[in-house]
Amino acid sequence: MTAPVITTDRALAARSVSKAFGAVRALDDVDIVVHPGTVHALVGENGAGKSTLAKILAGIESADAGRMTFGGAAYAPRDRAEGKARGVNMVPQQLSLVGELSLVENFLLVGERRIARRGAARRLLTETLGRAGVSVDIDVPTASLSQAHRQLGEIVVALAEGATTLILDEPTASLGPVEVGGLFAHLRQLCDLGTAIVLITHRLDEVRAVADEVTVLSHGRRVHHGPARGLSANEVARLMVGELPDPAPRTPRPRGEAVLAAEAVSAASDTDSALHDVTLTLHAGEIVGVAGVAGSGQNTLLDVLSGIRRPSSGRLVFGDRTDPRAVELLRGGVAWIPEERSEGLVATMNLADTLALYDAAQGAAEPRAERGSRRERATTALAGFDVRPPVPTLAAGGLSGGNQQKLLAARELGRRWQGTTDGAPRAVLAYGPTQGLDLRAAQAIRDRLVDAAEAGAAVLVASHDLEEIRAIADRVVVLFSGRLVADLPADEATTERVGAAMAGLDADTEETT
Ligand SMILES: Nc1ncnc2c1ncn2[C@@H]1O[C@H](COP(=O)(O)OP(=O)(O)OP(=O)(O)O)[C@@H](O)[C@H]1O
Repeated sequence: MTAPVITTDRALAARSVSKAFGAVRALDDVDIVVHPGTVHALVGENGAGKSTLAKILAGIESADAGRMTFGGAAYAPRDRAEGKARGVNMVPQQLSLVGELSLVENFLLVGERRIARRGAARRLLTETLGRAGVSVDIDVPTASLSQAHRQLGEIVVALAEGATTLILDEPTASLGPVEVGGLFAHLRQLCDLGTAIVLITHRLDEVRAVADEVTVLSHGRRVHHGPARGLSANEVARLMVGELPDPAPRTPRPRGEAVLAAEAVSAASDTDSALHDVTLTLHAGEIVGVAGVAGSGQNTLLDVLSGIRRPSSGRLVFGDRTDPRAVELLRGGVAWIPEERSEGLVATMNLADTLALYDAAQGAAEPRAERGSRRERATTALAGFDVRPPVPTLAAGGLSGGNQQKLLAARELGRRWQGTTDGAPRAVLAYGPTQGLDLRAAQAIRDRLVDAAEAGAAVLVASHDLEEIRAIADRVVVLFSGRLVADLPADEATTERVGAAMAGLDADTEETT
């Protein structure tokens, strides 16, 4: 890391900022000063107020109280366009690219610089991509790009728009280590050129790897601010979420019967690698981790296993059924946590209705004895998964990103599945189930996944975070370009072996030569 150039002349400062949403006090008298040429990490537990503060800086939300200055002069953007005009741009958690349009077309659509010609837009984007050291296809509809490439594309568009203060709201939540490394290298380059970066993240290693300064929020208040250098991972963790409980102890689980299997499956995808001849059996009581760099076919695999996508050859077997439809899998107790949480949630639907969404699809009437008020049951479920605020009438879109992720987990892992004997899911398919969660919440979800396996579910967890997979998986399989290239018991799934397989190298051959 090069020494940051800290100057105050172009600093973006917010003083005594407060913001409430109804009864929720999202920010309470918060200060932040973002200096050019530095990365300022903004951290804190889910719902602490990070995104709200970021949106106020970018002009997307307005504060109820407080004032902002930019380069010493008053800064009070009335909307996002005014923020952008001052060079302050935010890449939100939920990406805003129009899926039908390419990156070039998206850039033409939002470009505040009024770049009207496709050729000029292409050149600027290509140049920015080159500097970022990433290759993203800028001419295909962005919906056909992987989540990681859409994320990088959105950052590149903001940079090409001329952002000098770039606010990134959890940019790495869905990126793998290689992409994170590339992104950070570019962020440091931008800093050297004087760009100010606000980085919202839950990953402590990132704070230590890339940040110059850290601001910690808790319950809408600033509880710490200072240099990142010298802070230990434990100190940052403690500041963010207090003392962490130990993970639930792992008890050895016998591997049970086959629950769900892809047999010699090939399947196409518009947004991810196609699958080629993939055979994978999920057994009761077992947690299978699926590793792979972004876009290696993990989404296609989850789509096939959840019945959303029909294989072009091969078959899906669920118990005694072959090629079941998605609704049969749902009724049979297959829980599904997709990579992109917006696929599993409806922003305008309230929390109680979100939790009860599957009841109609289950097709079975609720037993009278269990028919409590939907609202009461929702309150209990929300509290059980620590969704904040646990208000059943709130719209899902009003929750912070991490709390939306908890809501999704509450619906999938916390409901009583009516098609199963004891109400527990028979299979759980989860892609990045802890993305966007603070350390405590992430651990709680991992414990829930282990609980599900202990109750007899076949659990599949796909993630770009190898440590996450290694923390809970009994077996690790690796996808590379849509092929299953490794299948290893947990104790043999070393970082070296899994990493080599993720990169398409044959680890066994490497070891013997
Ligand atoms: N549009 C909104 N309507 C109602 N409440 C909101 C809205 N936006 C934010 N909130 C509330 O404000 C609080 C702070 O939310 P914010 O999104 O800023 O948290 P965060 O620190 O970014 O969390 P996360 O890490 O989960 O993304 C939360 O309680 C959230 O529910």
